[in-house]
Amino acid sequence: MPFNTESKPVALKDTDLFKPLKVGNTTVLNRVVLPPLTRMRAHYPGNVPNRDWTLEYYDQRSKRPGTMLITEGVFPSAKAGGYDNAPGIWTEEQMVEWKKIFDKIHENESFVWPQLWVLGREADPLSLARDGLRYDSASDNVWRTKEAEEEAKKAGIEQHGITKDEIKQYIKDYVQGARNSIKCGADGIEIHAANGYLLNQFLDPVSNKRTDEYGGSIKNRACFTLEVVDALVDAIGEDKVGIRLAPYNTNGDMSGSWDPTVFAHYAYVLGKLEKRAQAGKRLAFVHIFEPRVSNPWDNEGDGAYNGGTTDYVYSIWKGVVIRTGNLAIHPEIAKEFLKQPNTLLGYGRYFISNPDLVDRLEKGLPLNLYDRPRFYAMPDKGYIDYPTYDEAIKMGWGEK
Ligand SMILES: C=C(C)c1ccc(C)c(O)c1
Repeated sequence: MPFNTESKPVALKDTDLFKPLKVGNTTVLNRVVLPPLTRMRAHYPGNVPNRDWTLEYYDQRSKRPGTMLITEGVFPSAKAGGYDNAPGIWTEEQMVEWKKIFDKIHENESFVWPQLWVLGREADPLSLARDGLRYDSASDNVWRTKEAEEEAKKAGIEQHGITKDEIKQYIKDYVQGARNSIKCGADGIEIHAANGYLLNQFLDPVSNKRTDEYGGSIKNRACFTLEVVDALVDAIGEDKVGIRLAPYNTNGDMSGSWDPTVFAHYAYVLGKLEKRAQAGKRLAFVHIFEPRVSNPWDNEGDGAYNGGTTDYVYSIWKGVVIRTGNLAIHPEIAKEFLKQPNTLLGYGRYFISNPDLVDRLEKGLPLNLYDRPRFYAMPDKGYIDYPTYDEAIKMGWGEK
């Protein structure tokens, strides 16, 4: 894959992107973050991180000392999952592989935060039915799409609005996942409350039709997410807990910008997180998906929502903010974001194709294009074979 020639690289070495920042118990030496990037290369059965390639993949992207990596989504339990080739962190077999990976990242003097991911109605109903697991969400049979309904019914599985006891069991799963992550050496964890997965399904009125204390109002729809936050803070400490939110997300058929009342949910959650912070329990970070990427499935530049921003986050949350969304080819926006204090920048797709992205952003070097069809495919091609800049030049990339 050649270099991206559409956007002119800009050296960011003189910006705050290369100033240290305290994040929980860590101090990053640059503010570039590898955000959660699902790659679908875990072994099935077992949801075990790929023993042949995944250590290399994270080693390559943590070489620059002091870099923060958030892992791809990991399931804290079997019922949290429903994708055969995504990894978990609930069995000994999975934890053995993660410990090797986390040790390697620390050997490179970088930091690692697994993302705890519960799919809900985003799961593959066929996998769940095969494994005798429920197809869970906030409400019974509030289907993402007609096709999803047909797919589930063909698999003979109904979509189940989880009970209050089942909510409490999921909270225990998150706690166990967090404890396992710390046991494997992680610096903390990120709660995935974005992109249409279970916690987002509770937050969003389009999927949450409950009439109990977990539905029917902004406060009630935020309750599950905040209970997970509190349980994890109790279990591993606030400085080891971060959370990802995507106010404009449409992935998983969430409201995104369709419903103007949806943003109030995020202002409410942020406000409750800030009140907890002011009471002495400040989370390590809040990670925000920018409206420039309203759906991660969209191709670069497609699907941008230009009718709003996430700047309001700073009016409410006074802690560390990670902002992710199509920044690699918009250095001018990155520089604008960096004017806000306590801000780190997540670079997703171009960190896939540039293992040495931090160096390239510092120096303003051209970026390897990425091979999108291989984002979520099994082979090692398009995973650990992207060259560093020096390797690419030796291979003749960039020559006219
Ligand atoms: C929409 C996509 C591709 C996606 C995949 C996995 C995760 C954890 C996510 O947040 C988003």
